[in-house]
Amino acid sequence: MSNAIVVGLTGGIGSGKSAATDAFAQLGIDIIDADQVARDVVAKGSEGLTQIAAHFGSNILLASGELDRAALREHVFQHEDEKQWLNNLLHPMIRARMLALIASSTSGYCILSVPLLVENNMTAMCKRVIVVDCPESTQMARAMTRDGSSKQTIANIMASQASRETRLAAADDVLHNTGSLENLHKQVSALHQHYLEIFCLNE
Ligand SMILES: CC(C)(COP(=O)(O)OP(=O)(O)OC[C@H]1O[C@@H](n2cnc3c(N)ncnc32)[C@H](O)[C@@H]1O)[C@@H](O)C(=O)NCCC(=O)NCCS
Ligand SMILES: Nc1ncnc2c1ncn2[C@@H]1O[C@H](COP(=O)(O)OP(=O)(O)OP(=O)(O)O)[C@@H](O)[C@H]1O
Repeated sequence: MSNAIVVGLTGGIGSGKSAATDAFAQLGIDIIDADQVARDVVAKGSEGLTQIAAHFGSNILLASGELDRAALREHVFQHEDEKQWLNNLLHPMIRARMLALIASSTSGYCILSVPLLVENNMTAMCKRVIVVDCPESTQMARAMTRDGSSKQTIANIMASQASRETRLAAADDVLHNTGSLENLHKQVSALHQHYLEIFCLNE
């Protein structure tokens, strides 16, 4: 088991988790990103992708043989039982790979970025929990611009995640992502200094 100090980071879809983790990465902190790990476990040739193709049919694959993520997103967030099936398949795989990545982290502390950190009871493994927060209307606007998904699909994704209130109740630290990206970076730098102090780390 690793001695890494784990700082959990979460936030709803489009809240700015990646923007925040980019800022921590620039400060030399190792980032373990559940969304990235979720892509790795369904890479071409993986056990995860084989099972998905067997369950949903080969129509869920692109001509290249890779997963058609947009098609799967539209499908699972319209069909609750299919989303549950996918979660049951992928979440144990994602969790195992994240634990291995934590064990190999070499920075003073590492950031574990997980959209469903609160929902999946992963806060217990974290020394601190950061919530990236903004109003739901801002999440919706950012997610729609970025993903090109329908408003209904984004609304379904948001409905399948913890409410803003529930997530904030689990926070030790909050990054308020309502201003500019520069402002977010300033908040991250201040939090990083705070962590170096409370975790007794030398830079
Ligand atoms: C359905 C998939 C293929 C859609 O892929 P796509 O590239 O469009 O989205 P991406 O993976 O980048 O996720 C975007 C955001 O959607 C939200 N989201 C994704 N999966 C879920 C889920 N199962 N439940 C709730 N929200 C989710 C998160 O906020 C995430 O940051 C993909 O999200 C997936 O495989 N999801 C199941 C695995 C999972 O739960 N991932 C979340 C991290 S644990
Ligand atoms: N403060 C900000 N000002 C302007 N745009 C921002 C800000 N924060 C994030 N964005 C933009 O909003 C979009 C969503 O941000 P980001 O990808 O960081 O969110 P996320 O929480 O990682 O989302 P997801 O859960 O969907 O993976 C991105 O296109 C990003 O560039």
